[in-house]
Amino acid sequence: MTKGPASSLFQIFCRKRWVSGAKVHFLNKYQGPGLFGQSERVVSQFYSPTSYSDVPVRPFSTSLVNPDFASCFSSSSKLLGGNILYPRSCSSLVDNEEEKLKDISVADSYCDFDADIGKPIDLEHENEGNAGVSALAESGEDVNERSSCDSTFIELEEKEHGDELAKGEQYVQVASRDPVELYRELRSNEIRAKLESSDWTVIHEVFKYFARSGWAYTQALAIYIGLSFFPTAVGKFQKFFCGKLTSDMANYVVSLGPSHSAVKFLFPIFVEYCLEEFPDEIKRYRSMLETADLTKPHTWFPFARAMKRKIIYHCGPTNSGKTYNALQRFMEAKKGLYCSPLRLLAMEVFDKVNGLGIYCSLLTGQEKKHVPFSNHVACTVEMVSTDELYDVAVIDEIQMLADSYRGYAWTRAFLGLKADEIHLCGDPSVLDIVRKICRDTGDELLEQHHDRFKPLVVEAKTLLGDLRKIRSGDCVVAFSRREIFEVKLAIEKQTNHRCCVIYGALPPETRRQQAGLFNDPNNEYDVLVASDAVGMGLNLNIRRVVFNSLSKYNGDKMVPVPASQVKQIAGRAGRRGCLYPDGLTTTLRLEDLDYLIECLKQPFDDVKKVGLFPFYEQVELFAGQLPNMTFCQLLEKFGESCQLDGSYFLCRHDHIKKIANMLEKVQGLSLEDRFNFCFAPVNVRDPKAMYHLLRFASSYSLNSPVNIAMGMPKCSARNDAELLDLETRHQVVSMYLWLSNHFKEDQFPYVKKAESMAVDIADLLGESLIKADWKPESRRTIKSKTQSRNVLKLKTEKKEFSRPQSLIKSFQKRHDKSVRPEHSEKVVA
Ligand SMILES: Nc1ncnc2c1ncn2[C@@H]1O[C@H](COP(=O)(O)OP(=O)(O)OP(=O)(O)O)[C@@H](O)[C@H]1O
Repeated sequence: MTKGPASSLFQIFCRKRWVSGAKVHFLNKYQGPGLFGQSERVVSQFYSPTSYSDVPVRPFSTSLVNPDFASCFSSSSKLLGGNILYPRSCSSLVDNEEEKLKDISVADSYCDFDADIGKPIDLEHENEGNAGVSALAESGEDVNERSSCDSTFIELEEKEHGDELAKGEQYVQVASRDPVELYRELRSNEIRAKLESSDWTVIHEVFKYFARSGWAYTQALAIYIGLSFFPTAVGKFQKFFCGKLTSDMANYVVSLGPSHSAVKFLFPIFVEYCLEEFPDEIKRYRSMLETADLTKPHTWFPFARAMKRKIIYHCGPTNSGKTYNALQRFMEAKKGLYCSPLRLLAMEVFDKVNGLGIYCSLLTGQEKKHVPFSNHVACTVEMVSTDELYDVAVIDEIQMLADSYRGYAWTRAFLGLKADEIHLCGDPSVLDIVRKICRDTGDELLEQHHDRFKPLVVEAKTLLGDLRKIRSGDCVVAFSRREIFEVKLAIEKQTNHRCCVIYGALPPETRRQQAGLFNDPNNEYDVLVASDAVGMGLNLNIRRVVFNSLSKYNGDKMVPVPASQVKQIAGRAGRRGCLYPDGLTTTLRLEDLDYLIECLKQPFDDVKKVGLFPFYEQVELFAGQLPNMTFCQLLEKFGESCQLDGSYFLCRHDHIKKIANMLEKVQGLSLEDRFNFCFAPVNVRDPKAMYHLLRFASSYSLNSPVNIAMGMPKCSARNDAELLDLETRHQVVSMYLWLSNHFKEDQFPYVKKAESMAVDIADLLGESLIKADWKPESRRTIKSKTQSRNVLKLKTEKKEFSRPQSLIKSFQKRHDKSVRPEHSEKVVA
């Protein structure tokens, strides 16, 4: 047995005869959220030649008849002589821990009974609490007479009961028989047992229950019956079973009723049936699973495994000198690599290292700056080469291993880098998992723990909602673009400070320009208003981080900002060597203070899993198994089928699927082209940017040169709509540059033009931010405004748009109340 679920069961499959005779022991445990989604599957199984586990061990005792269910059979023809009646819904009668019913239904076509089998009774009607009555009515008895329940009737029932119990001893023997034998008996049975209509109904319900049994479909995976095929397989099995069944088997199944015990009884027979009936489906699913095997990712990099790498984990909070120390080793090395989470940070290191006289090239998705004679490279983590050999590599912000979208890039760099010495810089959240991975890879791990140079101090007084309390060197953090501009506007109106702005949608060049402006003490721009984008990368002269709020929109609703992010952002205050070495942090409003303190006190999360995503080659192999699927469907299927070890999760790829979906209509793209286009840096929520991506892909598919086909704005933005437009334009040229680096260069002949456009737009954005004094608007509002020619409609939309209360107004209100505590307490966090 080489692999988890697949290979061992394949062995079972290949040696079916022997295994069938000897019985199989399945012990599969599928763990994690979303059984068949992106979840990890831990599959353990072993082969036992003597028993099925999890499947009732023979001989059965009658106690295996679900005792909860037994009460429902008080009028069973088998036990008491009446018609069998049971409530339709049995889930509450079942051990829910083990038996998680999933909403899978057998294809109706397979549930139909032959006309002579008997009519299923109206179960809906049964559910109304008249089950007994309706069934009796069906059997032709006078309901009123029956319900009078006289003593003669009871005596008769008891007698029948006694007879039935004697017969029962016979049919319960079925439970102790070898399922293979039972299956053979079914196969060879020519005359199907004659059953009453109500018995057929029970059997029908048993199969319905089987088809919806989480336990059964999990177990079925062990014989490569996949989730999507499972209902069909059960349907066919039901048809086979009902067409061949012997009276003993029928009676036994009826006595069990729709219960977990019935499922466990039927399952081994189902296995035999599947192995014989669906060899092709099983083989196909097995191959598919094998190609979606993401277990043991460390074995994907044999060269790195052959090296004895030394891993140095620089572990500590922000501003503790982790990166500084790692970069010292990087610069000393003959050949070094620095992997950054952001283009911006790669640029900073590139500048810094070259400034110190060490030739260093720059490699990001958008730019390749080769410095002659350089042996050092600063790159973004996605651009890491696992082919090159290095003496020293640095992977910054290693806690991003656990990032739900981009974690796979850190995992790949960590596992695949061919470097003698690898420095990991990050907080302690991934220390344990790094230790575990190093045990798997056989690399030596050294831990260097760093402390903050100066403790971060929380100002307990807060700003009490008064932005006039903003001081030089403050960084106000807001979690939406709109909030950022509102705060900037409010500060500039209420005080003499001027604000720089940093947020994620700005190009790195503009962010650097804004950071430069803020860091320079010789100008009036002494306050920074920023989003969480400030948490990583830039060296800023921040005296105090002030949280404008501590909740943010997560795409669905407002949620508290995670503690790890609060720590990271607050930690930007007071960096060694900057104007303000003592870091302070506080909130705008008093009511947010407790949460801030709570976050700073919290220990770092202990990450249990790191991200993974398949390489193109793996997706290609997988696609070979499913030739008629669209790329988007392939990704979906891969997500469902892939197997992962307990230390890894499959990275979220909803954005990738969105692009894949959009590109579906573009003919002539190879699978590899589609895969690559899907990683293009585009905001999938920006329709303009998405439109340009579609256009680029369409031109590319026609083998014609891809045009930028986008004009340059003449001047800086005069309002928020124009600013948003500049942001989108920059995104489009940045995407063009990225594509030119990832596809055939000659199809992107306008790289130079795109580069100069990118620089110009970044400049215009910088200029625009300097003079920005307008109220921000959302993209949706702007879109609806530009699209609509109808003034009336515009007015209505304006009415519907409700802006959060203006900070200026709320300031005025608060100012009137003028509540001010006397002291300013400081709390050391
Ligand atoms: N030994 C040192 N000598 C001089 N300056 C140092 C030293 N160590 C760190 N610094 C400076 O302190 C600041 C913070 O260091 P560094 O960026 O390495 O911290 P970090 O722990 O990596 O923080 P973050 O995770 O926030 O990037 C930097 O400006 C760095 O240049």
